[in-house]
Formats: sequence, C-alpha cells, structure tokens
Amino acid sequence: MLMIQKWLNQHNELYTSATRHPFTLSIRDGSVDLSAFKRWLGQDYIFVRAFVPFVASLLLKAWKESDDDSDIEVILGGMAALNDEVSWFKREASKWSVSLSSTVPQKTNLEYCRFLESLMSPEVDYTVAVTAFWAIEAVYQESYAHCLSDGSKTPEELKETCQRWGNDGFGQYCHTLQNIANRRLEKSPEDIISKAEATVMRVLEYEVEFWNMSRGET
Ligand SMILES: Cc1ncc(CN)c(N)n1
Repeated sequence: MLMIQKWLNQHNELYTSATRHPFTLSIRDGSVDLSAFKRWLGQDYIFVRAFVPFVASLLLKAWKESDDDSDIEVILGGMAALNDEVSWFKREASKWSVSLSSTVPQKTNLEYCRFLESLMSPEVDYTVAVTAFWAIEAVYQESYAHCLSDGSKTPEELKETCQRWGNDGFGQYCHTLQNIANRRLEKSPEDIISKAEATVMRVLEYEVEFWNMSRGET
C-alpha cells in the first residue's frame, strides 16, 4: 500500500475531523453562520499570503532536490493558482464587505503561518515539504468538494467559494501532488518518512484549528 493511503487509514479520525469539520458541514447543509464565513474569508486571505513564500521555497527545493523535472511544473501550476486565489479573495472580500486591510490575524493563524515558515528552512527536506503541501491543499479540496456533492444544500452565494477548491481540476492537481509525495516517500529513509508523517499530522491539526477559528472557537 502507498504511504499516504496507509497514513490516512491509520489517522482516519484526524483526517475526517479536518475534511468533515462542522464549519464546512454547515456550508453543505445551508445552516452556515455568515459571520463565521466572513471571519474565515479574512483569516484565510492572511494565510494564503503566507502560503505563497512557502510554495516559492518548495519550488526551490524541487529545483535542487527533485529526481523528476515535472515536479517543478506541477508546483509552478500551484503557484499560478495561488495568484488567482489572492485576486479572488480581494473580490470576494469586497462582495461581503470584509475589510482585509483591517483584519487582524488570530493566534491560530499566526501559529499556522509560523509553522509554514519553519517548513521553508533549507534544513527541511523536499520530501517532507512536498508532502505537507499535498496535505494542506487536499484538506480544502476534500472539504469543499463535499459541499458540492450529491445532497448538498450549499447556499447559492457560497457555491463559487466551494468551486474554487472543490472543482475536478483542483482534485486532479491534489492527486498529482499525492503521487509526487508517494513517489518521494517510497525512496526515502525511515527518518524522513517519520518526519513527513509527523508533519502531515501537524498540518491536519492546524487545519482543524483553522476551521474552529472561523466559528469563533479559538
Ligand atoms: C488554511 C488553509 N489551508 C489550505 C488552503 C488551500 N490553499 C487555504 N487556502 N487555507
């Protein structure tokens, strides 16, 4: 069995907490509190801005360490999508009257951004960083795709948000990232595999805390 599938089986409860969180489930069933959505929007804009340098550092690691040239193109595609994402956040914030310039980062967000920064260090192995990248993107993909799947009652005005991460193209991209991570993990020594696993667990915990923050719980 491939490494990531093995971890997802072993840590299924944590993965489900991140990808079936009460906040995204409330979007899916239409009961979402719009002030929670606006809080998420403002905080996620701050997160995405910190995510850009993380992806830049990953690009550098791929260039130096990857055994497959196509990794760079996949990560560069992710970077282009982030460029779009930043513009989308600005438009969406104005639609919902959320002032991005006066949004103050919450403690959870600051801690998650600091964690991202720790992964930017040249000491962190490419395999560990690309596996973390897959986990960060996959949580949003799974969470928002679920808001669009059969039986969902997602409010019309939130469908575009769900489409952004829940669309099939983003799903395919996450699958490609998972393949890259699995390929690297297969060739890695035990200590790198353990570090990557611990990093994925930490990402999942931060993602749960991030959704909690949207609900005003932290
Ligand atoms: C907290 C968080 N995690 C993941 C993503 C997806 N790029 C995001 N926008 N925000």
